[in-house]
Amino acid sequence: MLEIPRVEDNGRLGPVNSALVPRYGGAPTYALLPRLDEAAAAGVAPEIKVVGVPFDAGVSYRPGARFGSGHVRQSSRLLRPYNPATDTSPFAQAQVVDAGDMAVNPFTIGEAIEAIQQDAMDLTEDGSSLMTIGGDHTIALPLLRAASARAGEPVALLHFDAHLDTWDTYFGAEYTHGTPFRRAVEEGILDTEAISHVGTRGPLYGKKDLDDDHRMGFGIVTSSDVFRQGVDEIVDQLRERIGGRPLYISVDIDVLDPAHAPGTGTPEAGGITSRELLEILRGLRGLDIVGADLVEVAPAYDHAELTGVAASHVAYDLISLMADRRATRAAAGEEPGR
Ligand SMILES: N=C(N)NCCCC(=O)O
Ligand SMILES: [Zn+2]
Ligand SMILES: [Zn+2]
Repeated sequence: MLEIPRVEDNGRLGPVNSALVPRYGGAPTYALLPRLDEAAAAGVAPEIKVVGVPFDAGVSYRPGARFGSGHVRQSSRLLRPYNPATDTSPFAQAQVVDAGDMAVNPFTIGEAIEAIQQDAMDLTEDGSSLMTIGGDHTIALPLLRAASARAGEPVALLHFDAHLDTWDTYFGAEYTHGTPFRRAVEEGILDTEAISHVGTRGPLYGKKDLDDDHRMGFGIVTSSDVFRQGVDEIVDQLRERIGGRPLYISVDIDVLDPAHAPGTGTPEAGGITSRELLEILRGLRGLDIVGADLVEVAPAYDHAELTGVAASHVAYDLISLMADRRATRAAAGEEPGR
């Protein structure tokens, strides 16, 4: 076995040292971080786990998001340890590891959902936070179940997406990528005082879609709102609504305009830019983020890793937020968890 030199900072095992080893070779873990078993062998305890969910049996249009986690990992090789946008070093503030992919049933959606929920519970047993890489948006439901179980209360939700994903059924099916957030509201796992969609746009089935969504408690910041009001104003509104609640962030990569993220299954014109999305995320610093997912990357429709690179950077800024939050809590002598 070759000895692989890694960046070590603050007692934590970081990415492969790309000043010594070509970053385009070797196994593509997320950001070239150590695998869970490598961290365990080195005797360091994981604090944030990146985990993939290769599942796309819930899609209503183009398939292929089952390959999303692999594509995001491959497109994450160029990420570096220091995040100048927030002046943070996420991999030094928290031990981040790649926990691999969940083994989910591609034929039985119900079984896959149960397995994702159980795996999410198992992976967070030690107090770790999850950064999940999908997979289609169906997977947000079991991830939210696990997040609210761990938080011990319903969680606030920030949902970045072109779509509402609060529809009821497709072909009679209740568990699909267009329905996770309606199910989550029905199950009582969301704090409906603080749930918002950001970046929505595109044609709907009817005005009732919006009425139902509003009745469930969702606030909406559309893609045009981001354009017309600007990032800072939007960030202020979102922070005000969320306050100190435990917050789950779900990012569907199709929130970005297809020019920024063509590699996805249900593209809609008129989306926000990757710069706008990253800036909104950076504005959420200090909020009590209990977990996040990044879904709907479908590499078959990608070009030149545009979508993969955007997705890997979104995950990097989400990890930066979670790592910073954990470090701030630890410094204040509070429980490091979530
Ligand atoms: N979650 C995503 N990406 N798309 C949902 C689209 C549902 C529909 O086809 O109406
Ligand atoms: Zn979605
Ligand atoms: Zn979507």
